[in-house]
Amino acid sequence: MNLSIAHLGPSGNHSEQAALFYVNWLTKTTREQAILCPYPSIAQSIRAVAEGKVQLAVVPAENSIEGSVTMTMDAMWQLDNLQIRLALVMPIVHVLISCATDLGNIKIVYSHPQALAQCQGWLERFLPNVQLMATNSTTEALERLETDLSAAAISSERAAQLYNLPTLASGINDRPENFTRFWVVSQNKISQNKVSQNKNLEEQSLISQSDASHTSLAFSVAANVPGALAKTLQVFAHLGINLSRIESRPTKRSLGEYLFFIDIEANFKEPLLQSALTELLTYTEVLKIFGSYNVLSTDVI
Ligand SMILES: O=C(O)C(=O)Cc1ccccc1
Repeated sequence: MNLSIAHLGPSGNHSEQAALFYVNWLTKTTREQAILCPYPSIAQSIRAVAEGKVQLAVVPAENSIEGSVTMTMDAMWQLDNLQIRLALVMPIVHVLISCATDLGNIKIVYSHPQALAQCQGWLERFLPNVQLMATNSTTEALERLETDLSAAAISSERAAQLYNLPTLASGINDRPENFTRFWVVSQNKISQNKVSQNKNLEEQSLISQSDASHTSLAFSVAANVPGALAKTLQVFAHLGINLSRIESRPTKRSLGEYLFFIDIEANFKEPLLQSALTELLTYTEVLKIFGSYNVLSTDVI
């Protein structure tokens, strides 16, 4: 049976490109076949996995310039039964697509907020007076460009070709070194990854792949306790465990209360990390472990 893989639509965007890389890699390494299922938002792609409508989702998690993709972090926290299977690191090159004859005729530029942010220097320099309009995806506005000659979209060269639209400027991201990390997300087979104080960590070890290099987790700490975050970080520092990312997000319960997302350079099954997580439980309110996984560069696929 074919695997079904959700991603942000419409067709031609970076998430679909990452999903295609994943499918190629999967077919090469396991001969498994897959079909792609576009969804209108990142959150809906992830929810489709949690609800069992598809087996996997490929979603952007973090960009080297703009940081975490908040919609992905929020959905991973809110839904209970998700696991990261693999991370894919993909270079991102933005182009300006428009049917306008020159830049001077453009009045509005559409794109995903991450793409608008990654090109803000270029936009300020070459299109300082245009309106910037956020869309769910870099490809969402492409269909209206043929009829609106004063509109442009920031998307990819692949999208321009797919929609048969002209590229007015290429490589418009402010930094040439622009990478996005995507996560391949599945259901967590043990169906519960929210670790509460009385849950056994042993149970959690089922979600680890034995050769995986990274582990991701998120936790909340009790509100208004001095040093609460410092204590959690000291657990890793004392055991010499390297963290590769830490991000905070509001809990959305009250102003000034945060969740923390952490990536760790270790496998969940390593005894040292098991000790760290056991200790971490004593300092956290809710701890969610998203599993251990490998990181693949799309250059090698
Ligand atoms: O809209 C897209 O193309 C996406 O896949 C989201 C996104 C936007 C910008 C950089 C990376 C991913």
